[in-house]
Amino acid sequence: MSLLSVNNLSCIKRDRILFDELGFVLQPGELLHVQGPNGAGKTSLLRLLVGLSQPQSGEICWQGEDIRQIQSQYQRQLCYFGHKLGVNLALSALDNLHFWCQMQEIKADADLYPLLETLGLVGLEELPAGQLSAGQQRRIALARFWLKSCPLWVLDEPFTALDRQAVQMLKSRMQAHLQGQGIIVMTSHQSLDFPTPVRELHLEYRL
Ligand SMILES: Nc1ncnc2c1ncn2[C@@H]1O[C@H](COP(=O)(O)OP(=O)(O)OP(=O)(O)O)[C@@H](O)[C@H]1O
Repeated sequence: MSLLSVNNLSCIKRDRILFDELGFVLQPGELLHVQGPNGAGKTSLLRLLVGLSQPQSGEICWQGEDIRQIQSQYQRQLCYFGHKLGVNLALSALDNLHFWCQMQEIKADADLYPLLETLGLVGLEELPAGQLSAGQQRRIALARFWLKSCPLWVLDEPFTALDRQAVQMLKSRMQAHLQGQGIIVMTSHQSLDFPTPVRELHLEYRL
């Protein structure tokens, strides 16, 4: 059985049909790269996939079950990185990670410093996130892909504002996830040079 299947999905925003009759199936170990021009509906699709909004028609199924029927169970299976980072700018990196783990009911390691080191945030961990750079704030949000063990990763433009080293670090992490039979749905305006095959979904800008 496929892990994630999308059937006959349609999305309308302000009377404009972004897409309709959209369908695809993802198996363990697959990466789907959603592409298209600005405004085509990529973010809208990702938000549907993680249950943050509802389609006009169609269904999204996880292991054969409609995600609307298994909401909390489904949320435990996925990790989402969207345009809104979900980082509290008044809190430090460390407090943000602890708070996020609590919210997700994840038992974080008492010592988060190895992760902070991986993310290049050592020395900055006590500063309010609002005093960090855009790329550093995004690194805090990306920590969730090290903290939460779950099969489905959904990432919206994850490489934006990251330096080359951070892009490489994230790509390695994603590659390991795929090798571990995880699945990834992501948008990126850049081409992805992954060693494993990447599936592509092109959304057109429809008038
Ligand atoms: N909450 C909303 N209310 C009304 N219209 C919206 C809303 N969210 C998105 N839209 C519209 O839906 C269209 C698709 O937006 P979306 O963010 O999905 O595009 P995108 O393909 O991700 O674009 P980009 O490459 O710029 O990130 C846009 O025209 C946008 O104006």
